[in-house]
Amino acid sequence: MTKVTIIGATGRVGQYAALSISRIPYIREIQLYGRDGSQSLLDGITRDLIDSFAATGTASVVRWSCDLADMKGSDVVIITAGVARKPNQDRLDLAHENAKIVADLSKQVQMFAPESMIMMVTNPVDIMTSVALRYSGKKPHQVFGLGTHLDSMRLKSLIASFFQVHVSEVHTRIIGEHGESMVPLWSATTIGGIQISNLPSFGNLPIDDIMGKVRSSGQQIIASKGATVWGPGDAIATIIKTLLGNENRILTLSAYVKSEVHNIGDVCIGVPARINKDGVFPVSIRLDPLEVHAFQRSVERIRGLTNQILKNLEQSDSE
Ligand SMILES: NC(=O)c1ccc[n+]([C@@H]2O[C@H](COP(=O)([O-])OP(=O)(O)OC[C@H]3O[C@@H](n4cnc5c(N)ncnc54)[C@H](O)[C@@H]3O)[C@@H](O)[C@H]2O)c1
Ligand SMILES: O=C(O)C[C@H](O)C(=O)O
Repeated sequence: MTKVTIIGATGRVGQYAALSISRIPYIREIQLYGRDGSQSLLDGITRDLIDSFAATGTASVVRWSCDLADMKGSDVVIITAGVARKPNQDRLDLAHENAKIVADLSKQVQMFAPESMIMMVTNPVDIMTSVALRYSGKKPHQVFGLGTHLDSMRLKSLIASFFQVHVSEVHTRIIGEHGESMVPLWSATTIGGIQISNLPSFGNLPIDDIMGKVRSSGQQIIASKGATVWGPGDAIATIIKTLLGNENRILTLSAYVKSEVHNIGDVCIGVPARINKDGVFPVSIRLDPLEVHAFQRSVERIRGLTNQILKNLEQSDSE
């Protein structure tokens, strides 16, 4: 029996993630959690999902609850709860408010679902992954965040469009912060298995323009439609499928990195990680010197901000 709980299920990303996850054949139970007062909305979301299951022949069972104890027995608890940014806000502006929400929820996940893994979606996702790791007391491979997986997918799509190839022909990754200091790995980018810099048209690729689009993608979508929903929702489902299907794929997630990337780390940040039923395990990699430098800057920025947020939480815990 494979059970996934979504905390934040009445939100935009939580709702769509539930639908997308329900399409994974071996997911048997989806538990939707919403705060007290959201009973009617949760009931409506559940009924709508059941209609969708009937239309598609999906076998999953979906339940809702306002009692966190009902996450008991979950294999993974996905946290999408918290505030989302408004146009012209940075994801980091949400850190203080969301850290309190995530710290409290993470303690409860450990209380009610001690065996489960935690997948963090709430922004700023790298910092929230560290908060969840600290406050749940789980092991590093059991707590991970959506990280730069979505950014990597955005880059993949733009490269595929430039070279006019199917997205499946493009392999690429972005590591580091899910935010301004993200680092594209051109050294790890291939098209049809060929290193991108070995393609004659690589010289024409408008790298700055493309990376500008990737960095501002979330902001642009929020400004025009209020929230990013389908991109993150399907990215969440890909990761859940990889994890619970024991696929051993290597995706770029926010995970606690110790020293796997050029001895840089001691923080949760986007890195390539092997994903299987036991959890998420960063892989040891070697990068180009410029990429190492950029990753180091990104790690230092996120480590500094993470430590500040953890210190603030400790202070409010002791008050
Ligand atoms: N990492 C990513 O790539 C990514 C992508 C999209 C959204 N996000 C983040 O996910 C979060 C949710 O985004 P959204 O658009 O669904 O927002 P939303 O406002 O639509 O939903 C927020 C959800 O959080 C719940 N919530 C708020 N405060 C809570 C609390 N104190 N306790 C429990 N639940 C609480 C709400 O009830 C609601 O269900 C935001 O932080 C957003 O930035 C991250
Ligand atoms: O940009 C946001 O605030 C939402 C999310 O992190 C995204 O990149 O889509």
